[in-house]
Amino acid sequence: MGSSGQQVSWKLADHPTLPKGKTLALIVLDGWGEYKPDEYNCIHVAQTPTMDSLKQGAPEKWRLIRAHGKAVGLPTEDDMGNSEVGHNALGAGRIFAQGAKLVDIALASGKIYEGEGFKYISECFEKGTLHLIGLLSDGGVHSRLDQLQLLLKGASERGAKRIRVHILTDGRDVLDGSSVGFVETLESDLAKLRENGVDARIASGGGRMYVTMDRYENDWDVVKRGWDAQVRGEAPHKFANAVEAVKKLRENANDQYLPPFVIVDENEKAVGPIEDGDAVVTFNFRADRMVMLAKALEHQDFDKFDRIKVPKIRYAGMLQYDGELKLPGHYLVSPPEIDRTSGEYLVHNGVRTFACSETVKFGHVTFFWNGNRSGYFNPEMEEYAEIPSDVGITFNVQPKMKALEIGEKARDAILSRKFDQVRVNIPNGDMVGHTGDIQATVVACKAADEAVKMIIDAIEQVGGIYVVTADHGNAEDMVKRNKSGQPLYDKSGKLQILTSHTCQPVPIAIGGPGLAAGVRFRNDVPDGGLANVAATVMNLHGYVAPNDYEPTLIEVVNN
Ligand SMILES: O=C(O)[C@H](O)COP(=O)(O)O
Ligand SMILES: [Mn+2]
Ligand SMILES: [Mn+2]
Repeated sequence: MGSSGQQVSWKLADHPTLPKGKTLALIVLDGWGEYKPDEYNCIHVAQTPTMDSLKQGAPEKWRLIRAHGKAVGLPTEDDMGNSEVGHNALGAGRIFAQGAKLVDIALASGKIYEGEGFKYISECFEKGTLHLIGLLSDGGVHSRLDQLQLLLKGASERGAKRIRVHILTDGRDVLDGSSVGFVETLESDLAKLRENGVDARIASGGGRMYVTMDRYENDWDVVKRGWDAQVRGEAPHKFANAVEAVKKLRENANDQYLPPFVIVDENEKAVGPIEDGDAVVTFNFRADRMVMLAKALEHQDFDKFDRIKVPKIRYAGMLQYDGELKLPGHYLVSPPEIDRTSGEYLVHNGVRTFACSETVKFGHVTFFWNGNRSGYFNPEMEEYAEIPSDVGITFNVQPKMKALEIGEKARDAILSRKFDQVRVNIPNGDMVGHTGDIQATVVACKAADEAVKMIIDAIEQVGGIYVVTADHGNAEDMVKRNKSGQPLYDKSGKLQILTSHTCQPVPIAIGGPGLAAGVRFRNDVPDGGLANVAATVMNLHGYVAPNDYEPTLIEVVNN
């Protein structure tokens, strides 16, 4: 059954000319866009002979595709791409309005307040506190400040009398240092609520990469640090107000890594621990970095760390983060209904699939790829391999990450001939790009290129096909620029480093000895984007994509 309840016909039509049975490697370079070659383009600076040689195949075997804005279901063309929407589009072959947009619509129409989730939490407003936990920035990847502002206003107008906000500072989807301004804005909003008789305050905080927002269970200590501050009111740093906290803690850490802090009253008592009878909303719309906290808040038998205090609360996510686990059970906005993904079709059509990355990106090629669904479609047809990521370091310290291990795993999977599709995510350009360390990102890009070579070499050996692409830009541009592309400097003359993703297009390359003669990129889909890749891949497995998939990027011409 599809999510609409209709019977799905899983059988794909045979492609009129392309054969089945070729081993296909599907390589996603995370954070690898195309941009002008200058010293801040780490992909250009790095030695990337493999990716360079693929580019020689343009326009028939190499082209650019769109990976940001409306092409991936984001609200505007100013929205940079990200892994969730990128892998959703790659895997699902269609463009779905994504969380950011769905929340915008629900807030604008007021429907968010009529749904089951809001009703559920609002039962606590009379006697309890409403806690809002999430990423405080306008990055638009995991959350957006303007949505938090609307929610604060809407909840207080609908009876929330006591509100506590638990902030996570960003500096990863936005410039480092911007956290101070976001906290000031939030403080002035909360002051206005207080003028209107609502007891509204920031209660705790910390940097997103050190507090709460871990993903794929890489490091539970991150979530524990947040739990202690948010739920127990315990943290190594105590401040009277959050602006002061962030300014002070920034002396020794950047926005992404601020240590946890709690706001205390005159008696040094935390102003907003979570108590029995309270309501909690995690206001991030994006799933990956909220799932762990959602489990800690919702699972009775949770055993990943000692929660010490487990208050009886009503909890709702901004969205439901995992459709398969139904986590969390209550949510304010229904997530995009990403159904009938290419992975599910291919498994139904006998395509044996291997997917692999290291922990920090493992869910990207599995969970995001499969439409935010955890687990296998059919464990007899699929194998997902996770290589443990390094824990407790920033990846500029180990810029090679596990690229070669991923390459080796993929190579072995290809050479085993047990799989028809071997799919990987190579994280380096993105994870090291987010640190803002240009030299390390150059090393990262080289390592990613070497991993691609290992996989392509294995494909050569088995007579297979490769598709190499990326989910969005990052490493190709490491500085903030003005409209004409010149790097920007701050007031003190310091170059403004861009730790975030970009709006640049990404490459896609096809090749390998198994690629049938005459296959090339069409030139009549100039606006092609990530969502066009699924139909392309189905063709290369010998099938025609379902009618409602975005069109294939390839054609077969008679030589
Ligand atoms: O979560 C993150 O690390 C960043 O906000 C976005 O990066 P990703 O979309 O590449 O995961
Ligand atoms: Mn990504
Ligand atoms: Mn990223």
